[in-house]
Amino acid sequence: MARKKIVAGNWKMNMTPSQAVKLVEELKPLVKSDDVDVVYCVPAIDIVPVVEAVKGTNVAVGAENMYFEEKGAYTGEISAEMLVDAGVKYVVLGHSERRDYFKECDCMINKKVKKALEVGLTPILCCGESLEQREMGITLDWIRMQIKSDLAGVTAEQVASMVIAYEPIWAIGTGKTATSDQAEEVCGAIRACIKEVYGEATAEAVRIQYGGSVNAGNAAELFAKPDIDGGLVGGASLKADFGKIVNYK
Ligand SMILES: O=C[C@H](O)COP(=O)(O)O
Repeated sequence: MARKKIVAGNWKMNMTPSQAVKLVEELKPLVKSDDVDVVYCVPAIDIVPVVEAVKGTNVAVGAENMYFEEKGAYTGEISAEMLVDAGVKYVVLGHSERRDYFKECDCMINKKVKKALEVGLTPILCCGESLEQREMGITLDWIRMQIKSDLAGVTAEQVASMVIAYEPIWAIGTGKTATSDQAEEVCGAIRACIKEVYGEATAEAVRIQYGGSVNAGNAAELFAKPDIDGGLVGGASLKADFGKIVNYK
């Protein structure tokens, strides 16, 4: 069965609650699609108003982070249970900004992935190499290692339900997109790695996005590649262009 494309906006630390609702209203007529799953991954404070604002549309809401414990003395953190109760369906985990600025290691990301799956959230698990790693020729080995560590102990059925986002760090927010061939090479390698560990059915089911300077001009070429099932979009998800990315055909 053909995989349905999924285009998710990662708003990062942008949009106050009132700006968020205004953006949702502006994008409403532009992001309608029967062929593509559309997700807005929004800052924690925007979740409640955005869940309300997308009611009755084709858009699902995602969080940009969560903690793996259920509750307790973890000042500033938000649990997976809280997200579910608020109407969230997806959660971005392992984004390079969290790995880099907030020192999240594979071990923590693995715990978050397992917790998200346990409560019925769909993780959008990010992986990607630095420019230095690409230039050293170790991109594929690095990605395989990240995927295997972040998914340790996750079942084949759970992996099949997930989204994996390949995001080369050098392409994030730089305007420097990976070529469609570079992106396809790594997304294909991720699928091959999933096949090796979890089997063919899981590899065929899991959706793999590309992220890194996706825009209205390059989405069609990227999403046409056989192993690229959509995009995780940063900057361009905050403007009308996001509608063009969703309706890239
Ligand atoms: O999660 C999204 C990515 O980090 C890509 O961001 P960008 O589209 O602004 O390059």
